[in-house]
Amino acid sequence: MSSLEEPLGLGDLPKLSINRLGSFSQPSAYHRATTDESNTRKYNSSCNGGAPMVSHANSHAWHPQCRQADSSCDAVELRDLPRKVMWDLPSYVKIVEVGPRDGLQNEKGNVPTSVKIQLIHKLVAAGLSVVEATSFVSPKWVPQLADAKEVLKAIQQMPNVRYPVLTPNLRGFEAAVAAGAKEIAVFASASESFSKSNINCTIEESLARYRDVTAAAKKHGLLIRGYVSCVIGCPVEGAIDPSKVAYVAKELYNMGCSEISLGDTIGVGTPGSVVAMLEAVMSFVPVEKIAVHFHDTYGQALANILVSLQMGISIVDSSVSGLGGCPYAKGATGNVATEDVVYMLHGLGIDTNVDLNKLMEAGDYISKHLGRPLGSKTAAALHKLTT
Ligand SMILES: CC(C)(COP(=O)([O-])OP(=O)([O-])OC[C@H]1O[C@@H](n2cnc3c(N)ncnc32)[C@H](O)[C@@H]1OP(=O)([O-])[O-])[C@@H](O)C(=O)NCCC(=O)NCCSC(=O)C[C@@](C)(O)CC(=O)[O-]
Repeated sequence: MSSLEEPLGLGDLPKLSINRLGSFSQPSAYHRATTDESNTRKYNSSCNGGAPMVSHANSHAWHPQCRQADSSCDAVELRDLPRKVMWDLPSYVKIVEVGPRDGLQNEKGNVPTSVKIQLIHKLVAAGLSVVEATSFVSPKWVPQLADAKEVLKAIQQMPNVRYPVLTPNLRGFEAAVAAGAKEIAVFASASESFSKSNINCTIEESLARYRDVTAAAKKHGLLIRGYVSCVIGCPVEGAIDPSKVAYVAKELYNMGCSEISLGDTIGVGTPGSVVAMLEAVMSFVPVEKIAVHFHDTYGQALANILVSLQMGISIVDSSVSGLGGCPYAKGATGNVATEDVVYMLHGLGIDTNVDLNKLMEAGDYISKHLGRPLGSKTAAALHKLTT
């Protein structure tokens, strides 16, 4: 734990409990429970009034009704509580930092290429092993990232660090490869309207385009990340049916994407809607290949991440200092701040390999450059404590 986290003394109880109780294994109990031979959900009706609950060993021992009504339930010791309540959390979460791309793409004022490069270096120095660097999209559509080639060529690519870049078509793919990309990302949408406003084509047209891009990427031996946007809601169509998300995720997975990132582009999800959406996607994509990507418009992002972890997800996208917002999703605010995600994960005893102090330095650097307050609650709170 870093020195700046220590004064608060928070997060220690879950960490101690989890360490004492041992690490958890993948795939998650949620996943096992929902993909057993009969492929049916298991319910425990004896202690929760018949409400659906995924069963696992002693899962209900913490439940107040259960403690009164069911003599088979053990009394709960305080130290066991985090594990009883937040069962089956992963021991390590891979954070995919999207600040230099998703974070900056919506910035109106020109961010100099040198600042983007410095930001990426600082994020890698903080321990992040995946930093999405930029986008090879049309500069007419996203002027802020018109310097994609310069950024990618100039960054010092470290071994064991991934620097994915967005490629909307073969033209973008070729430019990315020429600039030294080793990983690309394709981005489709679960909403027809958003697909048209974001990439000017239908969902099916985009999937056809991405089949060409992914085939070319495989020939070059590149890694491929696949995004599905509007996985909960769309600014035009409203709520999106989880089956539509599952369909697009399945198509991207089948064309060779090694990671499928599910984007709540306008940040309307709650743990309730996220569970339903993830369950639909997990029918087609293995849980270890799924990443979650939450914008924090309604302040739900950390809760949504926590419930995703409980369902077995261990890859989380986030943006330093909560930068971001999509130029084609009006009203959407930034991504969840990486500092806040790291603080929560460390408090749960989950390893990230990220140094929170160095991460906050990166957040401070870009926030100062943009002339705005720190966009992470954790960074703002720890900053107040030390000044
Ligand atoms: C897909 C296109 C290109 C179609 O754009 P278009 O206008 O339909 O296609 P076009 O072929 O007519 O191209 C328009 C112009 O762009 C050029 N062009 C064409 N392709 C490229 C390229 N690769 N690189 C550079 N230039 C390109 C092309 O040459 C032409 O220039 P002109 O001839 O008029 O001078 C356009 O709509 C586009 O670039 N869209 C990207 C928009 C974008 O980046 N949005 C933000 C992504 S965020 C997101 O999707 C959500 C996510 C992933 O973050 C997850 C979440 O938050 O939930």
